[in-house]
Amino acid sequence: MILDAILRQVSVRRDYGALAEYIAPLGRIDPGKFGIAVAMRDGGVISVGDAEEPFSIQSISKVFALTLALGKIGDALWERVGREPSGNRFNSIVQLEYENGVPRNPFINAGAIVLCDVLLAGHEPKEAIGETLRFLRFLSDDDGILIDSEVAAAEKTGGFRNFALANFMMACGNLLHPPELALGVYFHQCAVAMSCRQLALAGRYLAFGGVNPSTGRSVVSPQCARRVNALMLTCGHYDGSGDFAFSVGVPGKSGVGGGILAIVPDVASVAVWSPGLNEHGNSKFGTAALQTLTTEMNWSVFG
Ligand SMILES: NC(=O)CC[C@H](N)C(=O)O
Repeated sequence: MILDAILRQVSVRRDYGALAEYIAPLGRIDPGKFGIAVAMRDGGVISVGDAEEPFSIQSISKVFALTLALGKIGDALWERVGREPSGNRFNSIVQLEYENGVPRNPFINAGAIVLCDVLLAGHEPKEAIGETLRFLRFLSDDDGILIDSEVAAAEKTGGFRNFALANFMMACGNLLHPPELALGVYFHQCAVAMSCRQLALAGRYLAFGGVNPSTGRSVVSPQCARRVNALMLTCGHYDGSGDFAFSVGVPGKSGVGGGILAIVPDVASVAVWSPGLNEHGNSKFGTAALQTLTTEMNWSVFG
């Protein structure tokens, strides 16, 4: 089977890439970990490797935060966040000043901090975090999904760039709550721990037109799912997004924990985890594994 071949391919390699050491607990993960899970329409999940082991989903959480924020304020979101690739690193500060505190897209850190500010409306920070966690548990049909409090604490201690981004956006009037509250939500959502299996299940509504294929129930409108996929394709891998579209050919969202959620429209939701990152902060072996999978299965959205 193709997943076994992928596992064999990566298990002989040692050029893992770099761990995200700026978040201390992520710097201590075994770089040899590798898992991949494919969730199909019928609810079946095929997986190999460390696919049951929870890892820090980090920026993959931005996909779910975007879905929730669109559900709350709809198109008004686009007055506060753009929809263009940034061409910069995920935590870049320079572009934000040129563009008056309006982040390029919802998947860079600044954009996701705005999403958290939206999710805070009418809520205490704890409730906003709880809402995201409940959404993930509902999507995966798994109440075992938790936040890794050590990772959340490390994000806060070392989050100087994120504080800078949030403070600057506050100065521009693009945050409606104190920066530390929006960041509290942001750090906790990045620190959610999920396995490849849980993540692949959670992504199914994006693969199947906004519907959870197991229950037949609508999660979001088909238009919302289509738009989230479009942003994943164009912006989901920061300034490596063009290369991901070129080599893998499906919408995807990476996180510095080494995970990638990839959506094959009408076919499957795929999650892969390998903690070593390439120069753009995206999982090195995760990208290679997805490239093999989409090529062998003929799953590229580009035909
Ligand atoms: N790309 C990522 O996964 C970055 C998320 C990380 N929590 C940060 O704020 O830097």
